[in-house]
Amino acid sequence: MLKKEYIRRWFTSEEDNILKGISADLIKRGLPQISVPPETGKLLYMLVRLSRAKNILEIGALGGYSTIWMAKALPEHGRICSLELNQEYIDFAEENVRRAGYAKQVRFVPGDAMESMKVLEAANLRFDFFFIDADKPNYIRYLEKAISLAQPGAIITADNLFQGGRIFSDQDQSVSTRTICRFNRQIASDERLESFIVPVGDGLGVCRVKKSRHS
Ligand SMILES: C[S@@+](CC[C@H](N)C(=O)[O-])C[C@H]1O[C@@H](n2cnc3c(N)ncnc32)[C@H](O)[C@@H]1O
Repeated sequence: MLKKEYIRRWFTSEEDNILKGISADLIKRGLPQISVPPETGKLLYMLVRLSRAKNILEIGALGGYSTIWMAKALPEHGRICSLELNQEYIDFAEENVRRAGYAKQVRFVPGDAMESMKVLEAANLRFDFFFIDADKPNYIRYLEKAISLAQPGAIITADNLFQGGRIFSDQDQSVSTRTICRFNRQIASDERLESFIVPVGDGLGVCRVKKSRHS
């Protein structure tokens, strides 16, 4: 049995019928099948629980699959603000989040995520947990803005840091892969962060924003 199958068999039982149904519905609607896998969803759930996050900023919602995993781990007064470019995806994600019972806790913001993040910063809003999962060429810009929007000690996570294995070879010169290579070096060496890549799914980056230079 593969590692992935073993983990799914025993450790992702929180993936209920609503979550399971999202991938089938994405196919039916002809939408891309690029939600995180269940094991990454469960890891996000665990990180939200362990960090006791209450204010999550998600960048890239698609059908709300990762949104619902994180919402499951929030306390009742916790909130998720999810940024998504495509209104058709937002309509679908809102329907899923409502069916899952989290409509009061989740708000989807339409438009370009970078522009939305500038608006959130101008409004002086701060977050204690981030999930970056949108267009790869903008990952470094999203990271910088997330650090500006972070409460001290916040967690910043980011998906697809292995790029399907392409970061391990010098052959792939696409903008996405080159940006993710730079992103990975940045989180590894940035003095404002403590970071790790968890080899789950396509590689989930987990960073903690330090409270001061040393802690
Ligand atoms: C990988 S999918 C997100 C999957 C979702 N996090 C999940 O696991 O269920 C990436 C999403 O980012 C959105 N996106 C791409 N560029 C964006 C941008 N500039 N601003 C906001 N959203 C963007 C896409 O429309 C797409 O829905």
